[in-house]
Amino acid sequence: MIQFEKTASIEVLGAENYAKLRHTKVLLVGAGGIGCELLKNLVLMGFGEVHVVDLDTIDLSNLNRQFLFRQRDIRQPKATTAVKAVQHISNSTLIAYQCNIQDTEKFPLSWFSQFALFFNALDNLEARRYVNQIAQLLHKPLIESGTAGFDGYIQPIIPGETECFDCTTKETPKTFPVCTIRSTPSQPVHCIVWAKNFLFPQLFSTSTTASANEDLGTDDPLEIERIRQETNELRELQEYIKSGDESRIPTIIEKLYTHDIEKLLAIENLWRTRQKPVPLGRFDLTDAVNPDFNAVWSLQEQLDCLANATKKLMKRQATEDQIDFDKDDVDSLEFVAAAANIRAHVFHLPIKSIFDIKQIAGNIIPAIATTNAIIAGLSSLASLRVLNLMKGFPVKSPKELNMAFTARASNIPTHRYLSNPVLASPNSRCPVCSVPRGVIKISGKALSSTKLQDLIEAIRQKYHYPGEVSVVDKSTQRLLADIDFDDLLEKSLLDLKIRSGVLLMIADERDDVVEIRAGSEFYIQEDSKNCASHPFLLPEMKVKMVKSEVEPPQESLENGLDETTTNVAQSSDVLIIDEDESGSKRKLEESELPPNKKAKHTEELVLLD
Ligand SMILES: Nc1ncnc2c1ncn2[C@@H]1O[C@H](COP(=O)(O)OP(=O)(O)OP(=O)(O)O)[C@@H](O)[C@H]1O
Ligand SMILES: [Zn+2]
Repeated sequence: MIQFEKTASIEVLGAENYAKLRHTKVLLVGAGGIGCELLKNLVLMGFGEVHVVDLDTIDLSNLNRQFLFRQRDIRQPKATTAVKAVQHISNSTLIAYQCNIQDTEKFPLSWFSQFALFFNALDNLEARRYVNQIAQLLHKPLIESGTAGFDGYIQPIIPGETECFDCTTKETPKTFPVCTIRSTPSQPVHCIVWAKNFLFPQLFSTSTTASANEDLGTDDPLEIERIRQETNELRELQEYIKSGDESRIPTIIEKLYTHDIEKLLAIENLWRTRQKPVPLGRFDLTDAVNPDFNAVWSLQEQLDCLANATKKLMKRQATEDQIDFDKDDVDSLEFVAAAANIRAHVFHLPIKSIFDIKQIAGNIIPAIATTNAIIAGLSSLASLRVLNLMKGFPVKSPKELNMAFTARASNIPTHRYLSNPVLASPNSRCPVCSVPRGVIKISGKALSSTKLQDLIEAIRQKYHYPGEVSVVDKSTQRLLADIDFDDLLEKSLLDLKIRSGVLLMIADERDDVVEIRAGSEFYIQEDSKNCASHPFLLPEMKVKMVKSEVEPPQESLENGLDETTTNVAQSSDVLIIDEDESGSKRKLEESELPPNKKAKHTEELVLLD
């Protein structure tokens, strides 16, 4: 089989390109649905070395589509198991890591530099964004991919040449106002979110924090008071759970579904236009548990299930510090499903089967093995074009490369299942790739001897920043220095926890000029070898002058902005007036702002003392 694949690869690539492929080292992030398929393709194609990173272990629910895994592999690490499973068809060097790709100690920037190409086969925005940033920093190509049901996409990303992952805004998970979840649910999903995101962590997690400034989505003082009181009372219930005393379970149920509902009913404002909930009232519990997760259970069955799941979780608390909701953890699923259904009953909402609740609570869109296989196939084929290894199809410019997406994934009506447009140019307003970025190499010794002031001074001189700049640690959103804040300038980088993996954002602070120096970003990398003669090395890169976002009013009028937009720009500099291709003005969303502006104006900034 290996010999056959080798012959096929040589046929497609030519002997010379095949030899190059045999010396190519690539990184595969994620060994789930797409990752398993992709790994199989990469070894069959003959890549010289493939490093596979996945932080997770195998669940029963993965086996229907992650064909490198078997029943006996459940609870084993995905990356190592996937590598073992393809060993017999592989001539490649395969290295597996059970680790989070965002772990900067395990995977410093220098580790990423060894690869010619990165493949993302991930399931979350955060990790995708992280690898995208690393690719931009190191100028390495990345092939991004994803699927949801029958839909899927691949996007080759060539830094500096084509759109990056963050050039377009991405949909974020749906959120609900706190008051709907806590006081006035009107759909079954509101009860599921209550059980999963509020009740479960309050009872079984030790680290829940209810912020005093949490936006509850209501101005009604009585309702705010009740929500806060309820949170405090739930801490008492957490004590019952910790005590392991099963005789307390009826008290817990009574509090949640009778007493709390009675308190809600006392806030008459809430029920002027809504149907009033009906407190649970008297109930009995039995040990009978319905095993059919596809059935819609009776109220009695829900109560028995809740009590039974609580008992099991109480026992587990004795040995597990904290239990997090996981759709594949049956105890936590039963608890959340029954708790949500009893709340739905009280609020006259439809009851759902445990199976349905698992889909909703686990944010599951059924994964389809064939879609994963198609997308992984396209991703592996695209890699040959990105690396320019296809015999007879030389890629003269990255703009000749294609992405691929299903019609539904793009929202473009077409009668074809797949579309393959060529890659777009980078978005000049992208918060990631429009910002000049580079790596500051610094010796371990210099981290403790260099003051923040020294580093800022060196950056200012090299990239021609004026006197006033702001510096933000983007990894934690900490403001380290700006025009009104110089308390930390004398501290060492070490004291400020500025070490390998930290991303610093620099912004020109002047607001009285038409042109300012563009914002820039610097990744800190400890590197004692290259910094033997200097404490640190700043990257060679150009930071251009750009139009100031806060223009003096006169200038704006001269540039043809109408009065209304100019006023908006003056009153709040979070808004930027910009021209799109048609010449019309538009307001940028916060998520589109360049990171320097975003950080300056965000309320999440933490001042260090
Ligand atoms: N930060 C990360 N570092 C390493 N691996 C990651 C990271 N984030 C996600 N992953 C891995 O990416 C893979 C994505 O695969 P997939 O979308 O098939 O999800 P899954 O967890 O296997 O399936 P499901 O979510 O349906 O149970 C998972 O195996 C997950 O563990
Ligand atoms: Zn971009």
